[in-house]
Amino acid sequence: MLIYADDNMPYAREFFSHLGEVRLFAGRTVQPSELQDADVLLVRSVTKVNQALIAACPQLKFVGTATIGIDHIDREALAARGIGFSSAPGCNAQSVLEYVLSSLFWLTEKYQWDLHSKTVGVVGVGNIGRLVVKALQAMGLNVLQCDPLRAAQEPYFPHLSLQQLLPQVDILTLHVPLTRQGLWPTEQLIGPRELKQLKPDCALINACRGEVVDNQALLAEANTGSGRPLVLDVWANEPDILQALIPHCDIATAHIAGHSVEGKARGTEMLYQALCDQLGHSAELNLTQVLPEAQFTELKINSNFSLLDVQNLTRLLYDVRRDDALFRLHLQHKGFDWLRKSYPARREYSSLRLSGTQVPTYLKELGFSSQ
Ligand SMILES: NC(=O)C1=CN([C@@H]2O[C@H](COP(=O)(O)OP(=O)(O)OC[C@H]3O[C@@H](n4cnc5c(N)ncnc54)[C@H](O)[C@@H]3O)[C@@H](O)[C@H]2O)C=CC1
Ligand SMILES: O=C(O)C(=O)[C@H](O)COP(=O)(O)O
Repeated sequence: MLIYADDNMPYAREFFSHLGEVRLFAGRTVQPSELQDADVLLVRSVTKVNQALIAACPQLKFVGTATIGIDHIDREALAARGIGFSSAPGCNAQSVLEYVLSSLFWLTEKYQWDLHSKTVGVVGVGNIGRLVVKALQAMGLNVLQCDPLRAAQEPYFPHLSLQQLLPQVDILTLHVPLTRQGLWPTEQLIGPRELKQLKPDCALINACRGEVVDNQALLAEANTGSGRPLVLDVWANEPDILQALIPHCDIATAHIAGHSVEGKARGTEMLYQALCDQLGHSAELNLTQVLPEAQFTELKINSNFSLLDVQNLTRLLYDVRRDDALFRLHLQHKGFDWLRKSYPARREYSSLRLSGTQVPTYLKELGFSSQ
């Protein structure tokens, strides 16, 4: 069996070699003709699995994407050929939460906010949005939620329409999939009209998909001197992004919010399990067997630890300013995809075990583990 895997998929050989021959390919630039003898195709978000690619691979039996987003996959075309499919729901949700928290803590410091007096709007309350809501509420912030699909199914879900939510929030964070059809499409969900509905100083965080925000409208607003705090991990038309936006961003990164070591490895593991299920094999390897030891694993929390110390604690694991600095330094010469490919290791909060008799519950809600 020939298994083709994106060369940005960690541990692909470790997981899949006992099922077949693993060959690696460059996800962004691969041509369908390079994959024509594939039985299994394992991609990330940069490979468009469309009709042309599927038609070029007559033996294809399984396609997996080690990502949460599936907007790059033509699932109807796969189903029409009876090709098995799996994505990796939730694999890097914690990683995105940590990106959002680090960004919030930095904005708080930069603008000297009283974070706990802020109202945060979370749009899209699925695997990631739920973690964000839980973490912010645990820290005592006021959180408003918008998710019309959940509202339609869950009578007690505290949904506000986008129009109700936008004028009320001080920080808006987006966690929707990129969709172009259906009752609630998200392409250009935030455009000129929505930007006007927001408070002028409302911060905007986009770590879902670039096309969810009208990038030209953001630039037009920024060029008026609006000064709206901006955190952009994702951009319209990656990797050829609207570079004029970068100087207006407080944090600008190369679509790496989900790139924790655990988040990427979990994606590979989820595809491995899905392929084993399809083949009727039992899995021989799991995540804990492949993850390297973290550089530090234990920390004692004392009784005088307070909410004010959370920012310092989280910075031990991840400070988004590192990725912002790399982006501004290297984007021009090395490019968007180089930044993603050479992403430095970052471990999730759960890699640090907190000890002490009084570890506050909110730290567990953020994803830290305790003894
Ligand atoms: N920057 C990065 O590195 C990463 C980005 N992502 C992006 O984040 C997206 C969300 O991830 P998850 O939370 O895991 O997905 P999910 O599918 O668990 O949740 C998405 C939620 O958005 C809601 N939704 C859909 N349309 C909406 C609309 N018009 N308005 C409001 N809510 C709407 C859905 O009902 C669902 O609850 C992914 O689809 C992916 O595109 C995911 C991982 C990493
Ligand atoms: O899971 C997703 O969806 C993402 O956006 C990933 O975190 C980033 O995807 P890749 O481009 O690294 O596949």
